[in-house]
Amino acid sequence: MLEAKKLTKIYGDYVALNDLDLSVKAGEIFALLGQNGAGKTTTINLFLGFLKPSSGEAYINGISVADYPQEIKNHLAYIPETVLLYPNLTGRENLEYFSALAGFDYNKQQLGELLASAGLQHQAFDQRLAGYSKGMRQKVGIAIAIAKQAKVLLLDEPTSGLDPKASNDFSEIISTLSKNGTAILMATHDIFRAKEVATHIGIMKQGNLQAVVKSSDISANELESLYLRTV
Ligand SMILES: Nc1ncnc2c1ncn2[C@@H]1O[C@H](COP(=O)(O)OP(=O)(O)OP(=O)(O)O)[C@@H](O)[C@H]1O
Repeated sequence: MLEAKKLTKIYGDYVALNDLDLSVKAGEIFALLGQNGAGKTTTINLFLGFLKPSSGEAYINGISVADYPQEIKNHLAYIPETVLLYPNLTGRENLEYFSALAGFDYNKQQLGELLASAGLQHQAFDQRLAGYSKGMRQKVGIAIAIAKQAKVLLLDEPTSGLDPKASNDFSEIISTLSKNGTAILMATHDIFRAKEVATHIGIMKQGNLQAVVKSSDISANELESLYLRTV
């Protein structure tokens, strides 16, 4: 579970995130929408411990990120917009390496099963990452998250630059992870995907979480109007 209590980040006199209260429980997918500079990435970076809050607290599974920056890394997986992996290693080797860093020792067959569960096609498993598309790299990122058995998943712009099929694959995998009890927070500009995949949607403006809706309570058109009225 992810929780923010009055989480605030100020740069000089600029408030990038203002008093954020947010809770994402196991099995929920919370999508953060908002224009450029609204504070979405700041929120994610505060949960990751990449940034120190000016005030307030971020918690991962009840553990304070600021107090236990190393421990929380065992509980979460993070997939940035551009997944950073080793181009000279294969998909399977990258997964083996990053799983080992997290303390998991999988054999060749298990690594293949993890890659398959993330939706990567079999023929790519033993090809070098250098030849992968963005969507394929993202699937290795998702396989790493599954391999780490992370109960919290943070995603920044996960569908940007993906073709519609890759985006749809992404939605399906994320939904499965969520149904298996992962708490997921994603920053996105993709209103359509947010509506499709998220259980809850928050709209941010200038560092403030202005509106939160349950995805099941709103149509895609209503969400778009609410977004345009809010930002
Ligand atoms: N190191 C910094 N110093 C000063 N201001 C910063 C710094 N980092 C971020 N900001 C500002 O904080 C605000 C929030 O940025 P953030 O990256 O969280 O927005 P975002 O909603 O993720 O936007 P985008 O959709 O463009 O990714 C922006 O106005 C940004 O310029």
